[in-house]
Amino acid sequence: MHSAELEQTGSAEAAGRAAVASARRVVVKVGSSSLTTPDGRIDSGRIRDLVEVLAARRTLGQEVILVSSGAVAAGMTPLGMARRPRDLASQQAAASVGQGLLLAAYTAELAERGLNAAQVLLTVEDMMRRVQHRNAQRTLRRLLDIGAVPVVNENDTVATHELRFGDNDRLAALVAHLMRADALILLSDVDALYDGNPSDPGSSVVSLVRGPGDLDGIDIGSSGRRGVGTGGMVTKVASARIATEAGVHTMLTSAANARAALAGERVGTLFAAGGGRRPSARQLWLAHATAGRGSLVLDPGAVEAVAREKASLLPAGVVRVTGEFSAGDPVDLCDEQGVVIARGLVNYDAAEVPDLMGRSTRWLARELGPSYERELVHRDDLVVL
Ligand SMILES: Nc1ncnc2c1ncn2[C@@H]1O[C@H](COP(=O)(O)OP(=O)(O)O)[C@@H](O)[C@H]1O
Ligand SMILES: N[C@@H](CCC(=O)OP(=O)(O)O)C(=O)O
Repeated sequence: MHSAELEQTGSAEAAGRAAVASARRVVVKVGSSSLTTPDGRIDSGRIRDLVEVLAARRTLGQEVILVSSGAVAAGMTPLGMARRPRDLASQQAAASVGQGLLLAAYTAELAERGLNAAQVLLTVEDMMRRVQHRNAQRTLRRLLDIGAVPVVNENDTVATHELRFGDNDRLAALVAHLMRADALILLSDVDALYDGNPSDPGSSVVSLVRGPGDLDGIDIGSSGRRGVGTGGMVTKVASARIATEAGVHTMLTSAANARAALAGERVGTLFAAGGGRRPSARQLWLAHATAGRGSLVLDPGAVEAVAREKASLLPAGVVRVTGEFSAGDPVDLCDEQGVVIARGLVNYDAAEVPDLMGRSTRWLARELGPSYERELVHRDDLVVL
C-alpha cells in the first residue's frame, strides 16, 4: 500500500472507532461461546463483566441494547444434554429452559447496578412484517426511554427451520437497523477477524474492512471452535454487511475486549459504515440473510425488466421453476445461465407456477379468476443482487 493510501485507511479507521465511542445508541451482541463454561454452564463471571461494561456506558449517557445468545447452551446442562442437540425441537426445548436462566442472570447483575433487564424475544417475521416491526420498535424505544436495558434473543420456541435466524449475529444487525443505532458491537470468543484460521500462527488480524472488496481472499470459517456457537465467522461477516449497508459502524472483537471496543480503542475489526441510501429491513434480509427456497428462471426480457427497470416479476417472463416453496417464501430469480440476479418473496406455491408460466396476467385473470392477476413477485418484495 502507498503511504497516501495508508494514511487514508488509518484516518477512516480512526473516524470509525471515534464514531463507535461517541455513539448515542449502541447494539451489543454476545455469542454463546463467550457466555458459557467449557462444560456448558452459564459463566456468571462473564455475565458480570459484560454487565459492568454496559452499565458503565449507560452512565456515560449511551443507550444500550443487548442481543444475547446462550439460551440453548444454558439449557443443555439442566436437561442432561452433553452436546448441542441437532434436531430443532430439542434445541427449542433447551432454549426454553435456558432462556429463563440466562435472563435471571442478567436481571440479577443489572439490578445490582440499579438497572432493569427487559426480555425481548423476536422472530424473523417480526423484523419483516410492518406491524410487528413497528410494535417491536415502539416497545424498544419505550424501554430505552424508561432506562431499562433490553436483552434481546431470537424467539426460539416458535422459529421454524425456514424462518429462523439460528444465530443472533444477523438478528443483531436488523435490530441495529430497526432502532437506528449508531454502532453494532459483535462480541465473540475470537478477538478479531483474521485473514486465515485464527489458530494458525501465520494468520493476522484484519483491523479495518471498508467494504466487501477488503474480504477478498480471506478464509472465513463457518464454525466455531467449541461447538456451542452457530455460524462461526460467516454469520458475523454477513451481520456486519447488513449493518454497514444500513449505515451502522460495526466492531467485531472478543467479550474480553468489550470495554476497549466500546471506548473506541484499537482492538478487533472495524467494519466501516457505508454512506448510501438506507435500505428497508426486508431488502437487507432478502439480500444477505436468507437463501431462496427454490428458483424461478427468467427469459431475457424479464431479466431486463427486473434487474434494470426494477419491475415486478410477472408469470409471462418465467420459463422454469425449481424447488418446493409456498407463497410468501423467498425464491431466487435466475437468468437462463443460472446466475442469480434477484431474490424476492413469491406470491404463489411452486406447484401452481407451471400452469402460470408464459401466460399474460390478462389471460390468467380471464381463465383462472381475478386473483390470478397478481404478480409472481411484487417489486416491493424484491431485491436485485
Ligand atoms: N477468519 C476467521 N477469523 C476469526 N475467527 C474465525 C475465522 N474463521 C472462523 N472463525 C471462528 O469463528 C468462531 C466464532 O464463531 P461462533 O463460535 O459462532 O461464535 P459466537 O458464539 O460468538 O457467535 C471463532 O471461535 C473462530 O474459531
Ligand atoms: N437463540 C439461540 C442463539 C444460537 C446461537 O448459538 O447463536 P450464537 O452463539 O450467537 O452463534 C440461543 O440463545 O441459544
